[in-house]
Amino acid sequence: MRLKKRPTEIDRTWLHVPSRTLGPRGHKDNIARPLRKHSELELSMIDPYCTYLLNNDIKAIYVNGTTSEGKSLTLNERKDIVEKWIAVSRGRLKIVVHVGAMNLKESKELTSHAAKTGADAIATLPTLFFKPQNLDALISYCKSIASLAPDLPFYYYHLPVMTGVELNMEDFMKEAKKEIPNLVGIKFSSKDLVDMIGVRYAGKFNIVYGCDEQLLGGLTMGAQGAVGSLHNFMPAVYQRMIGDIEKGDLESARKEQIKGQQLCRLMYRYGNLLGGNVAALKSFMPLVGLDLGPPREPMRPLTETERKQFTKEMNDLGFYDWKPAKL
Ligand SMILES: CC(=O)N[C@H](C=O)[C@@H](O)[C@H](O)[C@H](O)CO
Ligand SMILES: CC(=O)C(=O)O
Repeated sequence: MRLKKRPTEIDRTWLHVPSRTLGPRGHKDNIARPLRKHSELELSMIDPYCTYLLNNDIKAIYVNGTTSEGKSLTLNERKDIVEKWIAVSRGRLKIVVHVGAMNLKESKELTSHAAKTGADAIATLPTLFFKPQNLDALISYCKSIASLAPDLPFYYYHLPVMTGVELNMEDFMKEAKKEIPNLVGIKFSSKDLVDMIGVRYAGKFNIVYGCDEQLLGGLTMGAQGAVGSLHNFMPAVYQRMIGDIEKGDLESARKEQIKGQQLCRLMYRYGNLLGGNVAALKSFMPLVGLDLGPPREPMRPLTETERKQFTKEMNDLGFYDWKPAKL
């Protein structure tokens, strides 16, 4: 089923999950990019990937973001991926397309393409080289993109650990909303929950939280949904955690959350070896039955020796006893 693409409707019926009903409805995922061994796209892998996500009650996906290695892809590759996901998911997953690029011209092209192809929402990072030094610069940049797809909900992608853009998001959202009517929310991937709760009360914004290792904190401080790498291979853990919060059982929620933290530590360690956490994530995916291939350079895949060691460490952690996903 395809929702009418009006920002307010999407905001109400799709991602905005009232705090009492936090649950799988508010659960988003992001997408590891399927690549062949030689690092070329393998679009046919999107079919089983989509089935896997649907089987695991994922409601929406974030395409061409961090985990997708969107920044390592060409414009045409990014378009091909969007088209394929829209075709394969047939409205069963909401498709949020990240259109941030190294230049505004390409971001605009990706925005028009997403709108024309039938995406459900768009999102962008800030500029990455000539970074915005103040709110006005960021607002005017976002407006140039969002105004090209005025009927699509627009999200700002706040990821200061990667972008180095640390502006205050409460002020940004408040001011930006005056200029950008289709700004409906933010993908908040910062650990600054004080800023995030400010956003929650700055307007009717949909906040999806992106720091998987502290999603529990994010949800209790005002996020209505989750979007992050780890949902790819441990969706059930996070769904149980969300269920526990709904029931008010915080001790059980914390026990699920610590699994996320343990896995992140492993991911960071292997990520350091491989040139990025995303490379480690892609090495995890075969463990849940989905081999999405190697990362693209400058990251590298695990060697055979590393893979053995890593699999042992996952076993030692008790990963399979966690029932991480419906396999
Ligand atoms: C920088 C980065 O990749 N952030 C991801 C998304 O926002 C997260 O899902 C992290 O991978 C995760 O929280 C572990 O740090
Ligand atoms: C981490 C995340 O949500 C992304 O891939 O952009």
